Parts: sequence; structure tokens; C-alpha cells
Amino acid sequence: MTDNKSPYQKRENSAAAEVVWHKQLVSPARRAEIKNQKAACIWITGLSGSGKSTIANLLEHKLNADGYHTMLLDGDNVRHGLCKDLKMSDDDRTENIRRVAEVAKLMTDAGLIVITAFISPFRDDRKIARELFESGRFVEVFVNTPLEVCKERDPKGLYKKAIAGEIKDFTGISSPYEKPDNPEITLDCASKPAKETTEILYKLLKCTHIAL
Ligand SMILES: Nc1ncnc2c1ncn2[C@@H]1O[C@H](COP(=O)(O)OS(=O)(=O)O)[C@@H](OP(=O)(O)O)[C@H]1O
Ligand SMILES: Nc1ncnc2c1ncn2[C@@H]1O[C@H](COP(=O)(O)OP(=O)(O)O)[C@@H](O)[C@H]1O
Repeated sequence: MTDNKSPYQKRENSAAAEVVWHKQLVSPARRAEIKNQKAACIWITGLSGSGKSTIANLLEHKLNADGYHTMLLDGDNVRHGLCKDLKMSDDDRTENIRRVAEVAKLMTDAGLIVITAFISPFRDDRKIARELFESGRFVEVFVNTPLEVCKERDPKGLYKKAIAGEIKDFTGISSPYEKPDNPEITLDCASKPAKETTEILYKLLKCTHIAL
């Protein structure tokens, strides 16, 4: 019963004073232990079209093949359910990332290795997400693909629409993307193939963050 202190308790503006934290007999570490793994949140950030979903999928596929219990949260999918009330204003993006980080935290408390793929354009929002996790349990992955390359790829035709003014608040065009200052890893997804960058990320995770 060592791991009962919650990061929730450390945060400002958390629950009302009347809401008390209930200690639990089974710790997050124990939940991961019976799965024979270490829980972690692999937070993938980058521009639209940078390769977040591609890398996240390849990574989950590899970890799953190794027998890890994983979960993938992807921006496009989450915005169909949990966050379908949110749009793309700065405030809505902040709320989107807050919810996703809380869900990822719950899932890591359940012992899972969670991979998230969200643009998550604001440094402060990513910092708040990181602060939910114990040291070493949050791995920020910057998918570093230049805007010009993303525009050229334009897999969903969104840049074309954004440039034509048909989509407002579009990241990189009419809404900012703040690059991570100090991510655990930066992936060069412009000149290296997705399989290669995924392998680099996979090796880092296996050697450090999820190594038993
Ligand atoms: N205005 C605007 N700007 C950026 N992206 C847009 C926009 N409108 C819709 N989309 C689509 O929404 C996906 C991004 O959702 P996220 O939840 O990852 O965004 S954020 O983290 O809240 O900024 C994003 O997915 P990816 O291309 O996979 O990044 C787009 O498909
Ligand atoms: N090296 C690479 N890494 C990742 N994606 C790449 C790479 N080269 C080309 N692509 C293509 O770029 C597009 C990236 O789209 P996606 O993974 O959905 O990005 P995001 O989730 O960041 O919007 C895909 O069509 C993918 O096949």
C-alpha cells in the first residue's frame, strides 16, 4: 500500500474541499505488475499530417505483438466521442488535451501503456499533462515534420481547405504550434521512413521507460 498518494492531490483547483481522496488497497504499480509491465503514457505531438497516427499505430502494433497491454488514443477518434462537443479554438484544444491527459492517467493507473496522438499544440497544456504522471512515466515524442512537408502530404486535404480559408483556426496556418522544448525524443519523420522512426522510439521505450 505504498503508492496511494495521487498526483491529483498535488494540483491546484482540483476537486472541491468536500470531495476527499479515497485510498485504494491496490496500487497503480501493482496493477501494472500483474500484467508484467510498467505503465507509461507515450505522448505523441506534432502538426496535422506529421505522422503521429502512423507512428502511434506502428508502435502499438509492435508492443502488442510483444504481449504488452496497450491503448491508443487518437485525436480524430476521441473527437468523435469524449470530445465531440469541442471545436478548434485555443480554449477547446486546451480542454481536449486536459480530458485526454486525465483519461490517459486513469489508464496508466490501470496498468496500461497508453499511446496518445494529438496535435496538442500548446506547451502549457502538454506541461499540465506531464505533471499528472510520476517522473519517467510520461514520454513526450515530438514528430518533427516541417510544415512544408505536411502541407505537401496533406493526407486529408485539410491544408488545402485551410489555405483557401474554408477551415478556420488550422494548426500551422491560422493557429499556432509550439514546438516542445525538451521532449524525451524527437523523430525525424520527414527524411526517415515511418518504420525506422517507430523502431527508434520502440527501442528507447524498451531500454528505459517500460523496461522492468
Ligand atoms: N482547425 C484544425 N486544426 C487542426 N486539425 C484539425 C482542424 N480541424 C480539423 N482537424 C482535424 O482534427 C485533428 C486534430 O485533433 P486533435 O484533437 O489532435 O487537436 S488538438 O490536439 O486539440 O489541437 C486533425 O488530425 P491529425 O491530422 O491526425 O492531426 C485533423 O484531422
Ligand atoms: N516518414 C513518415 N512518417 C510518418 N508518416 C509518413 C512518413 N512518410 C509519409 N508519411 C505519410 O504521411 C501521412 C501522415 O499522416 P498521419 O499519420 O495521419 O499524421 P497525423 O496523425 O500527424 O495527422 C500518412 O499518409 C503517411 O503515410
